[in-house]
Amino acid sequence: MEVVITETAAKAGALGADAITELVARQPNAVLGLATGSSPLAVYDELGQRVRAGTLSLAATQAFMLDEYVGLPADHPERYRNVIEREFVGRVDIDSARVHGPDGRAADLAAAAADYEDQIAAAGGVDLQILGIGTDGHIAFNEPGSSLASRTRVKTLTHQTRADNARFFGGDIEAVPQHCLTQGIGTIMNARHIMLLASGRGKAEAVHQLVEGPISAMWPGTILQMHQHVTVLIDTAAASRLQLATYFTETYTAKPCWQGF
Ligand SMILES: N[C@@H]1[C@@H](O)[C@H](O)[C@@H](COP(=O)(O)O)O[C@@H]1O
Repeated sequence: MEVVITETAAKAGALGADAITELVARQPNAVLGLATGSSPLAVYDELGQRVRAGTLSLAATQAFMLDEYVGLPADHPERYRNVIEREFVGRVDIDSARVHGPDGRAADLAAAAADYEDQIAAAGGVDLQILGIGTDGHIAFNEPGSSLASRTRVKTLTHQTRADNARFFGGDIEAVPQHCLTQGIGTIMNARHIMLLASGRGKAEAVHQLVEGPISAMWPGTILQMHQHVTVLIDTAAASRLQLATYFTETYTAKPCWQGF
């Protein structure tokens, strides 16, 4: 696990965009994994700037979303499909049809989950997965207690996650759906490179557990310690509880330029 501590979330976002730019340069048809939430926005913003400047094209890539609320109307602005259309598709040059997500409006959610696993496998798997982390350590919508080997399925959101996400629903926790379809932890672990972003003091405990805690379903993100290629991009506030912060900074400062992402 490589941990990079930056002064600002914007700087972390630029590094995230560098990793994607580097990947797409050697593999224009790369498969990207997209997260929602505020953490990846700096990456999407930076990617948009590069596409507009003509230094990057994502037109040949495909993308798979991590998760989706169950039951939101098709045109609801907080439906993750619509969030990704707005925050990612709307900023870069990828065709909407090349972006896939789990169908949270399907009549048969279990079948939709299995179908989504098949779609990811048929695309050859995810090359680079962008991830955020919840304050309770969830990744995608895999809440504490999730099987560390899980695949895409229906989950029930915790009160904490619904309270955290209420800010996107006019502050009304009751407006936040109780259920979601989410890639499982096993699904996420199949991605070849995982890049997790977090910022702010509110994420400091989750980041501490993620990087330094024991692997446990109580902090689902901790399973990433078992992945061979993880990059954690965090600002100083999110890094404030890391015992190894100084070491991570020294390591990054001394990183050989040939090492890449
Ligand atoms: N399902 C998403 C997660 O994928 C995201 O990582 C988390 C943190 O969001 P934020 O980045 O806004 O803090 O929120 C949601 O619950």
